[in-house]
Amino acid sequence: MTGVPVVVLVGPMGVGKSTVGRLLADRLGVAYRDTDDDIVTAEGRTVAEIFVDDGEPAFRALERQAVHAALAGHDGVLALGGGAVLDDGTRARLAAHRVVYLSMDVEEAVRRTGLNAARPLLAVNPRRQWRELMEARRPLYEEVATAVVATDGRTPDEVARAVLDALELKEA
Ligand SMILES: Nc1ncnc2c1ncn2[C@@H]1O[C@H](COP(=O)(O)OP(=O)(O)OP(=O)(O)O)[C@@H](O)[C@H]1O
Ligand SMILES: O=C(O)C1=C[C@@H](O)[C@@H](O)[C@H](O)C1
Ligand SMILES: [Mg+2]
Repeated sequence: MTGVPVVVLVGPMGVGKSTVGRLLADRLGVAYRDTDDDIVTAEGRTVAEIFVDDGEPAFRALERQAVHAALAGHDGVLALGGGAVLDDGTRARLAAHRVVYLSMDVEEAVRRTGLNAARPLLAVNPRRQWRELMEARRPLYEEVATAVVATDGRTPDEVARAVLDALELKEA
């Protein structure tokens, strides 16, 4: 499949990119794709296994390639991994796309993700790690965003509706 994504979702782990992304794809009548899934499929390993076996820089290199490929080869809804915006080249590429930053506050983040071994960046002291992570990343998410949609206190359906409204997109 070629073309550009109808919308690219960015935001931290657990903010609802996959949940909302699938709802949006359904409503728009397009396919859903997730760069974390692309990496896991290509590598035959989980994200956590790649972090443990090869380290975060190796994961980021795989992620840069996966994001590049998906931005050029997918015309549905695309969700990026939570840390994809750390890469300068990825942020530059995103300038040409319709990007929605799904946001949430730290308490909501801790509630949604909890202590989850599948999320290697939150393995110890999740609340503190969340605060630090968001202080570092919020400006990067905001830099690439065409629109920011807060997810706190909203159901996934309500978030999907807010994304469509923010982008003035119509359901299929
Ligand atoms: N608006 C919402 N309100 C409450 N819970 C939500 C909402 N959106 C998603 N969730 C829940 O939060 C958890 C994480 O959601 P999801 O997997 O969609 O996030 P994600 O952004 O794709 O995470 P990751 O970056 O790890 O892929 C799931 O249990 C999901 O059901
Ligand atoms: O925020 C992050 O740095 C990450 C988010 C996930 O989507 C995965 O890409 C991985 O767990 C790293
Ligand atoms: Mg996801």
